[in-house]
Amino acid sequence: MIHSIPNASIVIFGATGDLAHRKLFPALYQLYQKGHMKENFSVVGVSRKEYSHEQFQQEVYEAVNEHTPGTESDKVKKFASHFYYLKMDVTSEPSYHELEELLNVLDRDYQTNGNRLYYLAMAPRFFGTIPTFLKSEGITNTEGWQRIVIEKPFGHDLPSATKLNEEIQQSFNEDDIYRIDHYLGKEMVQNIQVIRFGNAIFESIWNNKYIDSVQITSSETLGVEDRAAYYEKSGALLDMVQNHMLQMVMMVAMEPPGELKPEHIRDEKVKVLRSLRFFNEEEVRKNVIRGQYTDGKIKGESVPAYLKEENVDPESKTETFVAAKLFIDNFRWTGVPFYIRTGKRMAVKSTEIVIQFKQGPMALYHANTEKYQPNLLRIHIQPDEGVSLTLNAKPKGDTSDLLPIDMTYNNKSATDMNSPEAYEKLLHDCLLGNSTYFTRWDEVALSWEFIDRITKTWNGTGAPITYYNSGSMGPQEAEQLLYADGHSWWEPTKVREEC
Ligand SMILES: NC(=O)C1=CN([C@@H]2O[C@H](COP(=O)(O)OP(=O)(O)OC[C@H]3O[C@@H](n4cnc5c(N)ncnc54)[C@H](OP(=O)(O)O)[C@@H]3O)[C@@H](O)[C@H]2O)C=CC1
Ligand SMILES: O=C1O[C@H](COP(=O)(O)O)[C@@H](O)[C@H](O)[C@H]1O
Repeated sequence: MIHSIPNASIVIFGATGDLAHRKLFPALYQLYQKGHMKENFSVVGVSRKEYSHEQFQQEVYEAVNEHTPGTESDKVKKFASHFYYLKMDVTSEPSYHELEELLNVLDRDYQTNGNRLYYLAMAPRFFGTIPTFLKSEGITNTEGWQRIVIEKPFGHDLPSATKLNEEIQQSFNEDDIYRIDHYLGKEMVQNIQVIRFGNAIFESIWNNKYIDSVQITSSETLGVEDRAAYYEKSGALLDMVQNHMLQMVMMVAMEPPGELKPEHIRDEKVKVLRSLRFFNEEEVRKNVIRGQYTDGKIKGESVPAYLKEENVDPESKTETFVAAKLFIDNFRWTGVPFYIRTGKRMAVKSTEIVIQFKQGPMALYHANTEKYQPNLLRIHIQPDEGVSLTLNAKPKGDTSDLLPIDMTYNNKSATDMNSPEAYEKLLHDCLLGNSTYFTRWDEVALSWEFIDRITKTWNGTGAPITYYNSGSMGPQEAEQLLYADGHSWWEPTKVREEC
């Protein structure tokens, strides 16, 4: 349900950066132009560059026009007039006094009742510093609500995440900490719950009696781009698996919540992580594959190997691909493998969840044909948004053969990849105080506990890194992981269309 956002001041730390320009300004604009944000809001952009308020407003105007289709110039100008700029180094205590002065004026002018949202669109090394100063310098001391949005990555392992969390919790209550995972803002990720719990036909068969296996693929065609400094240390495991991939696993595997309230839903999600099998070294070697892209072709264009990318160590062992077989050891899921894979420079940009159902008890129709397909429920997260169900039918005419058919619901055809839509939804929720689709601390802690075991094995006695050609769907070893179980990866729908 859409509600109007209360009057508030929003502070964006890192306002001259990429995230602010490509995602946050356009997302806020969408909320404004749809009427969810009225005129009583101000946005303060913070970073070290020299700007006047007017120059910053011009930047906001340009960013919104560049990243939002079909804008109206007057509307964008009016929107941008709510923006103010403060040149400040977030590590310098005195500059917080200037921030406070500016916010006090804006609180009065926009009648915000002291409601403040702080968005940390900054490098993670500042995630602890900013909340500490916000509190020590009295900025959070207003009559209104105070919320903080923390970008990813939230730490790089359990100890660092715990330390960071303790630091932030000195200044903000858990209820006011919004750890963002933009996959949770995606339309079809949120739709998983509705498809499952709003349809008796699915919920009654959503278990190990009827489901054979689950596959979750999130593939990208882009390489590391200009983010090698960050990516070399993170790799696909920390960049995608610890957060986005595990979030999708939780959404598919969770039990129905008692009520559609944030804590009910988050409680159920965290229970999935408690049942997730945490691997020992041998299990990591057996069930987790890491890969790195070599050169190849993406849509006909030659692209370099990861080791040849700018700022990448030519001997780097950083993985750009991960495939894994996960197990959820509870009543519902025992015996059902969850296969996940994600990587850069793959054949197609696509995120898809495939639920593969078991065969019926007797092969009445499919004993003598190769055309039989297991029933598949595909949840298309992106670029297409929708659901399709593969069934077997009889082809027209006098034949006893089978014809796999797809029943498809297409919510929206591909528009802009990586669109600000997810950020729009999540900013909206956060401004309303709804934390359902934000990550709670216990989720973060458990996900790190799981991931740390993999990192430890990879860094220790090791598991070999495998290689795949750019433009492929990953290394052979990832195929083997499934062949061994008599399975194979289902091609993402987009691959079928593009090949
Ligand atoms: N970009 C993206 O698509 C995504 C980004 N993220 C996360 O969002 C965060 C921001 O990423 P991104 O926008 O790409 O980063 P950028 O490097 O583009 O921007 C960083 C911002 O921080 C400012 N900054 C740096 N040091 C200071 C300082 N000491 N005091 C004040 N401001 C400072 C920079 O401005 P200046 O140099 O002028 O001070 C700039 O505005 C990161 O945590 C990233 O992991 C997450 C998902 C996607
Ligand atoms: O968080 C991240 O996500 C993007 C992929 O997001 P998507 O919405 O385009 O699927 C990924 O490219 C990036 O490396 C990672 O940091």
